[in-house]
Amino acid sequence: MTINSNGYQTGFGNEFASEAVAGSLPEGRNSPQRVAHGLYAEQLSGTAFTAPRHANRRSWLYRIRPSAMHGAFASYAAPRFHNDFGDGPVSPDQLRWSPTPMPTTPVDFIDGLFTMAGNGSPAAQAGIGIHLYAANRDMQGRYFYDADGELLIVPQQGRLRIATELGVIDVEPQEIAVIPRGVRFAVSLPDGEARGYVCENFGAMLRLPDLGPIGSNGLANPRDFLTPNAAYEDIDGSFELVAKFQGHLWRADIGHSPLDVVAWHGNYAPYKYDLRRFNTIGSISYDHPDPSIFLVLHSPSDTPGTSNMDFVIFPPRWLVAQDTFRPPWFHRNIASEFMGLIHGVYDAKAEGFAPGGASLHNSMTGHGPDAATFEKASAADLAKPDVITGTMAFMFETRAVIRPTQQAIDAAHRQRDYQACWAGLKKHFAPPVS
Ligand SMILES: O=C(O)Cc1cc(O)ccc1O
Ligand SMILES: [Fe+2]
Repeated sequence: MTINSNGYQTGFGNEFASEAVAGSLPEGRNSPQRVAHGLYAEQLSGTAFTAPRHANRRSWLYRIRPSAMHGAFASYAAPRFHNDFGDGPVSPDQLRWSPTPMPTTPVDFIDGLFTMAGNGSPAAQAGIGIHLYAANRDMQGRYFYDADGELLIVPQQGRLRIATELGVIDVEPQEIAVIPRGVRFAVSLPDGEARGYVCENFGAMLRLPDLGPIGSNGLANPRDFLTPNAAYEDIDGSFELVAKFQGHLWRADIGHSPLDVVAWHGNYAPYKYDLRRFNTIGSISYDHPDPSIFLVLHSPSDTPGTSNMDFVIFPPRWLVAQDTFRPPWFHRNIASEFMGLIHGVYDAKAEGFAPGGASLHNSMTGHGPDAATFEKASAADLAKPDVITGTMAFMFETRAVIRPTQQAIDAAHRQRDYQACWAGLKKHFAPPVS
């Protein structure tokens, strides 16, 4: 890979503009008769042409060759990365997995994706795919795009260099990257290997939540989102373009790098965000609040207040609530919850939920603190504030049931004894004797 980062522009969903070669961006129009420096103009639309202005996303790309230039697509066998979530019975069991093992043979980011679960479908434009990646090789001479959804990438171990058509994003664990639907990119691994989580969002594009009574600042602040400046490579060769289209992978020959966008402007672009910048808000009186207070980004559904997907984090924070069981409570929710741990310990699970691992608690399935956590928190001295440090857990929460794939159920690293973590909860009931 010859392409280097060219820095970032700040803000969420702004009208950005960037050129890697001065004078490449047309002035006062998008598609002049002849673009400067012999570039081609191309529009990339992420929303319907007629979407309301506040929701309308598109960018104009000024590139060396149009994106139409590549060979015919043929099926690319990728048995582990797909959207086959099944339509048969799905168990309501609580499920948990140990960290995904690192590959023992050379595997790049695309071949390293392993589909864990999901709901909805690309065809329905609703739902999500949940994938874990474990890779130890740069994408060499090949490029990928996902026509089925935008990709929310959550690194857990190892940095990623994501070279996209619109510029280069460098991310490390505790940062996230979002690649819009259709944007072509290649991933390289500066640390030699990497592991993490991917939420493939088939629904409405991720956006920042409204803040309601919180006010005009807080949670993830827009100025902390970074979108790359234009950066391009001008190379010819025998390369491969891999596409995800309607749940399956396709490949085509391409005679040049598609990362050849010299300048672009618009509001449809990849971005990164450092989760350590999240302004965490919590209870300073009593009770543990609903986890919606930890919402970073969400994909709305057609029902107000009911998301297609919420991306929620559990960052370091102070716990000060009085006369309160401070960790997450026991609960059953209409929503379904897939959780991952980037590092540290999660405050509801004393053990078993390891960094790189995952858990799934589906709609109305009971869950909550394990027995050890319950005993400890019930006896904690509430006169003292508690500080949770050195941790970052997250949740992909969806309105629809999350269906684990057969390969996730069969995986050797699934913890078949997960439910035992609640078995030690003692019966404490002692009614007054009358
Ligand atoms: O199940 C979980 O651990 C996630 C979660 C955390 C919390 O603080 C409240 C509710 C909830 O589902
Ligand atoms: Fe939960």
